[in-house]
Amino acid sequence: MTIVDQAIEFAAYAHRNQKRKGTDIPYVSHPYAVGMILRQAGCPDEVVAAGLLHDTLEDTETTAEQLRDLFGPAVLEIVVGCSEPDKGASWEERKRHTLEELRSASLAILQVACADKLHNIRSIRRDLAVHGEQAWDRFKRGRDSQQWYYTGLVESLGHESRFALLDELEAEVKAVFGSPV
Ligand SMILES: Nc1nc2c(ncn2[C@@H]2O[C@H](COP(=O)(O)OP(=O)(O)O)[C@@H](OP(=O)(O)OP(=O)(O)O)[C@H]2O)c(=O)[nH]1
Repeated sequence: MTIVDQAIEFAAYAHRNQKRKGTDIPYVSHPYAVGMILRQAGCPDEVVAAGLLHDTLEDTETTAEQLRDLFGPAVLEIVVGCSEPDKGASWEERKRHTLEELRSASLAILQVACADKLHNIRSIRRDLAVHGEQAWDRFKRGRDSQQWYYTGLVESLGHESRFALLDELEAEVKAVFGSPV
């Protein structure tokens, strides 16, 4: 079994009781989509596995030790780099922290974070087409704050160099919010 196969099973079990926000869709559809985006972008197995596991530390009972033992330190480092550490902080503080951390992150972390946000913004675009502006209601902050966050993500993810997934994210952000403010 490769680490990608292992990560598929681990993520399915870890997220087994969770749904996507405001829907009945099993949560694991998101990490699976992130893994597929990374695979299609030609990323190596460790990065694809980290994409599949990227929300396990933040959103499930999974520990860092488990990830290190099963998937190795490189995968753990990427997952840690994609996790919000302080659950108690405000939305603004958490997102500002994410934007800051990404400014000095490794390419592997940038790729996983970018695939994550790319799948989320694609979901938002589809939901806006179906439900109109009330698609924002499920989130803790509305359109303006989300625009600030996604615009900041494109900037932070591109801190060092451009990569193909970032161009896709930028195009989606423009499609949802219009040109930069
Ligand atoms: N677009 C979308 N997002 C969903 C859905 N279900 C869950 N999410 C998660 O919701 C988060 C955005 O929701 P908010 O209310 O703004 O913020 P919060 O959960 O982080 O407090 C995203 O986190 P994030 O910080 O942007 O990324 P992540 O690193 O937590 O994945 C995303 O992971 C969904 O159906 N569509």
